[in-house]
Amino acid sequence: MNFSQTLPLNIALIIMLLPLIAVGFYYIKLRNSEELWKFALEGAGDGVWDWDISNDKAYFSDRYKEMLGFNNEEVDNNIKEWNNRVHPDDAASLDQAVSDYLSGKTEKYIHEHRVICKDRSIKWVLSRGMIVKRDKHGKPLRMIGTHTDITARKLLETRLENLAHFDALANVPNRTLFNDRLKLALSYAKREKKMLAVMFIDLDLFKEINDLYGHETGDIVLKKVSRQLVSCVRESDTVARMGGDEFVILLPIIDEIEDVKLVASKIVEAVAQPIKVAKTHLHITCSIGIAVYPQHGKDEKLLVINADMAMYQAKNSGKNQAKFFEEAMLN
Ligand SMILES: Nc1nc2c(ncn2[C@@H]2O[C@H](COP(=O)(O)OP(=O)(O)OP(=O)(O)O)[C@@H](O)[C@H]2O)c(=O)[nH]1
Repeated sequence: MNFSQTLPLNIALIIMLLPLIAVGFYYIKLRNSEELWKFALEGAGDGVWDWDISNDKAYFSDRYKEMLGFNNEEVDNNIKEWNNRVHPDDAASLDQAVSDYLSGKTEKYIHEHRVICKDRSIKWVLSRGMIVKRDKHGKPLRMIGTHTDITARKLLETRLENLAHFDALANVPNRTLFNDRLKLALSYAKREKKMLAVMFIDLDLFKEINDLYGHETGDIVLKKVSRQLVSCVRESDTVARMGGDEFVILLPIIDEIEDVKLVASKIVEAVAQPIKVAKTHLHITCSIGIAVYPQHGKDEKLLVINADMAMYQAKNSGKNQAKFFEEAMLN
């Protein structure tokens, strides 16, 4: 059916032009340039905020609220309410970034932080903003800005970081992260004149597990041993896998050598517990070498080398035991 044949021409024209007329009205409504930029920013997928600093009122765009799972009517345009949605661990650094910008200490306001959504899930946002109005003394009166959802990028970064620093099989830090943490702990121990300990752990006759039960079973044993090691130490300590059946543990602050002995015996005992894989109970033990800062080495390399050497002495003395490094081991 031909449209113009059934309707008078002027009505048909009006109907066809309706979308354009609607857009025209919309733009008249948006003639105020502020609304235009807000509209443009929203179109780019960012949430927009507009903060009246002097009376702490704030405008948050629909997209901003939607990002956090709220309807337009569900939240007030009140800066305090929105500040409460910032993850507690990021609140201080956000406050700092805003006050540094407002005081002129920094030239730009740009900050990445976590926000808590309506459903209590966490999102990462990139917040950017600028001062758009000052009083005659230069005091900031109004700031506008955007929030961009960067959760996907943050997740990817975390995953890449995990790949670079964690051992995927044992789910503990790898050699690289261990070395970083040892370096940090060592500089603290030097400054504060404290002791720290490095334990080098090697499973005894692990090759037999692989040979008798297969590599997959060997992997399960490594995972379970790793978990056992983690359970024997404090959260502030680091258990890492160096590769193969070798693990290291960093005890970053120790008061007495006796404390290290206790941890080592606990580990020897825990690893010797039977490990259940399918219906079989496997038995494995470990040998541990220990080097303590400052008496057994003053830098991170030497501490690890000496702990390794002490571990070989533990193996040579019958396995399933821990030994502290001694100078005599060098002969
Ligand atoms: N299942 C499994 N095995 C591994 C992995 N990485 C290394 N291995 C094996 O672990 C074994 C390590 O054996 P060694 O430490 O050399 O010797 P051991 O049998 O433990 O004997 P001692 O150290 O002298 O007590 C080797 O057979 C390696 O092939 C891994 O990721 N998974």
